[in-house]
Amino acid sequence: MALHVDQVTKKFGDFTAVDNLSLSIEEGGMHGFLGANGAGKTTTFRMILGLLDPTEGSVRWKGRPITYASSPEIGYLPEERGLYPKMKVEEQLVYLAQLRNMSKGDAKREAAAWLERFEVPHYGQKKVEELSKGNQQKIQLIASLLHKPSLLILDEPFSGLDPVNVEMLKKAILDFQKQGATIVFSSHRMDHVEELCDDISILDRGKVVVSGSIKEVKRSFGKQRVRLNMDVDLCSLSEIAGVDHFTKTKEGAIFQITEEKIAQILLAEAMKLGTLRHFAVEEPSLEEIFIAKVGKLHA
Ligand SMILES: Nc1ncnc2c1ncn2[C@@H]1O[C@H](COP(=O)(O)OP(=O)(O)OP(=O)(O)O)[C@@H](O)[C@H]1O
Repeated sequence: MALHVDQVTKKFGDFTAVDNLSLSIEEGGMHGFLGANGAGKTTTFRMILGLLDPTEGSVRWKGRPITYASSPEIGYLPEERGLYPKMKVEEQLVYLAQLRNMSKGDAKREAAAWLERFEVPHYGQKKVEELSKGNQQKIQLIASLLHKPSLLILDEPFSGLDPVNVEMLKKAILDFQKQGATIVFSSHRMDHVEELCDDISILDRGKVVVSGSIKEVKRSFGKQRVRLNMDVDLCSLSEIAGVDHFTKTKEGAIFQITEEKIAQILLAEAMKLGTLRHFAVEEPSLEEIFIAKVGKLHA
């Protein structure tokens, strides 16, 4: 594991923002860090980056604590605006990359290539404050990865972006992972997390309540369901052992099942009733899992 967060706690006075949190991320992995507002995601990121000291516990990147000397290896896109509003975009990108040991020439060349890729080549000479929120977010992403860090931490990277720009940034982040970077990002958009991540953690009030690969998390949550679209009454199928719940839909019905093999039994029985138009075994979405885990704990 490349990133090790080991039993980290952060207290602000009497308030525990992060509570005995452990997390391990493989080199080259993409980890989704999820949680309700105030769950402790940004506080955890700030501890990983060495911007906040943990009250207890430790963080290690490739076996060593992250310090100022690690900064060429690390990229961070903060949730709050992290750029100088009055500074010109190119000047700022080059300045930040030089702080992380990149040469001026390389930084200029890379910045121009990224601005071109994000379809804003003419923004280099504009001040950051002149850009829309979404375009500022593109610049923040460029600032976080221009110096080619091996660990990239992105706090809500897609906030304020329209769907076309979300796709553009997603692709850039995936390409950056393919080049070998280890990436951790937070998002409130479960569909983005599902699409991009290998592993996830769900944080609730400072504690990890779910973690693992998306596949494992879905399997262990259970609650697979079968969707059948047929023009006959499917009510009788709800009597099959292993069917937990039955809901009629406009096109047929959805059956909550206790284990995967029940799907095959349902299929066989359904085919005896008439013509089948659609059959699918559906896994729970991350959104459902998030609401069930975090919502239930808040109830
Ligand atoms: N410097 C601080 N002093 C006191 N409390 C703080 C401080 N920083 C964060 N907190 C509190 O710690 C908790 C966790 O905050 P944090 O910003 O880490 O949450 P988050 O999961 O990133 O939330 P969001 O999704 O809303 O960005 C919140 O209750 C917040 O008010």
